[in-house]
Amino acid sequence: MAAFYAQRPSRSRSPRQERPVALKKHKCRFCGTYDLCEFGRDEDFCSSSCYIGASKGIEALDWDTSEAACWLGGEGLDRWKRQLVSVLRDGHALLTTLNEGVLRRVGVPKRKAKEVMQDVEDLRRGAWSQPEPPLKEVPLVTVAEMGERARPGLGWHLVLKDDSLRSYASLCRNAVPQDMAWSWFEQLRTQLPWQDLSDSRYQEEGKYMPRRTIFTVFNGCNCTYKYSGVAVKPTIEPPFVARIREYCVAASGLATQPNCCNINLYRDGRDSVGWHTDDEELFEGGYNDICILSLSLGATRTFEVKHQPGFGVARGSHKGPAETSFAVRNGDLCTMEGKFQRHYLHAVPKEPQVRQARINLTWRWITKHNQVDGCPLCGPGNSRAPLTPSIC
Ligand SMILES: O=C(O)CCC(=O)C(=O)O
Ligand SMILES: [Fe+2]
Repeated sequence: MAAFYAQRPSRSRSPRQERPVALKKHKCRFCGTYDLCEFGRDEDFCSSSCYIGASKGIEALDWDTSEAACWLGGEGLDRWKRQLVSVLRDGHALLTTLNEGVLRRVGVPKRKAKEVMQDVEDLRRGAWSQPEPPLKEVPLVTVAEMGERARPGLGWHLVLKDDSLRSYASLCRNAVPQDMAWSWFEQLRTQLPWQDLSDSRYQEEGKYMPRRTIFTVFNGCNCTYKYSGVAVKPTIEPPFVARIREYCVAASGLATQPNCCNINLYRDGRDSVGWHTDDEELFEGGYNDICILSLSLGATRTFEVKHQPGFGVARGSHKGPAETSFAVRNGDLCTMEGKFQRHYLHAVPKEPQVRQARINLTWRWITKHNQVDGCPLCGPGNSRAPLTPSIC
C-alpha cells in the first residue's frame, strides 16, 4: 500500500481553502500534501473527496502518459519506454493490462520482466486493498430496490449485502412465469448456435469445458469474450433473445439495456462453472461498480458465492468452500452488483443427481470495447464510461 501512495502524483488543487475547520493534524493518505484533517470517519484522509478518490483503488491512479513513462523509467525500462508507453497509455492501463507477456513481447529480458511485475503487483495490491466508499459517500441503488419500485410485489430482495465491500446480490423468484420460462428454455436450447470451448490448461486434447456456451452482442459490436484461457467469438443477438432481455430488464427496473450476454447451457448436473469472477476488462468490473443480471431457465441448480482470497493470498487461489449459496430455479432473476466482481467469486458446482438441463443468461454492459478485436465501438472515452443503472 505504501508503494501505491508513494508513487501517486500530488494533486494541484488547494484543499486548505475549501476546509474551514481543522479537527486533526494528519498527512492525507490520498493527496499526501495536507497536514490538517477534518474528515472524522477515517483519520487518514483530509476530506471525503480524497477518501472517495482513494477508495476507488485502481481508478484513483490517474497518471497520464508522461507520468506512466516516468514510472517505466524508474523501473529501468528506458530502452523499451517508447514501445511500452504506446501499450500503457496511463497508470490505469499499467495497473490493469501490464503482464509479463507484454514486457517480453517488446524485448524486456525475462528476469527484468519478472522483477518489474513484482513491483506492479505491489502497486496492484495497494490499489486493491483500499476500503470501498460507503453508500452515503458514493450512492448505489441495488436492483432489489429498483425492481421493487418498478414491479412492486414481484419479490425482489437482497441475498448478499456487504456494505464494506460494496458488494450486493439481488434475487427475484419467479420473475418470469413458469410456462413462459420453460418455453424460452426450449427455444434457446434448440435454436442457439451453441459452441464447445476448450482451455488447453484444463482440458485434454479433444475435450471441452463442462458446458456449452454462446456470447451475444448488439449489432455493430465485435468484441470477443476472453476469460481464463478461452475466447468466445461474438454472435449478434437474435431477435427472440432481445425480447427475453427486454422482459427481464423491465422486471428489474434497470433503465439501460445491457449490450451483451453470456449464455451457458448446462446439459445436466455434470456440467458446471468453477470459481471465478467476471472481472474482464470489457466490463471493467474489477474497479468500477457494475451490474450483471442473470436469468435461470430449466433445472434447479445451486449458485455459490465466497470472498476473493484476501490481501497477501494469491488472487488465483480458489480453494475453500462456499460462504453463501442459494438455489437458482426456472424463471428466477438474480444479480451481482457494485464491486462484487472485485471482492467475490461465484460458481455453479457439479450436482451429479441433476438429470435435466439448465440455461443461464448473464447480461452485462460492455463499457470498454476491444481495440484488439477491431471493434468499431472502441474509441476514446468509452473506457471510463460509468455504469450507473438508474430507475425507470
Ligand atoms: O450459470 C450461472 O448461474 C452463472 C454463470 C456465470 O457465472 C457466467 O456465465 O459467468
Ligand atoms: Fe460468472
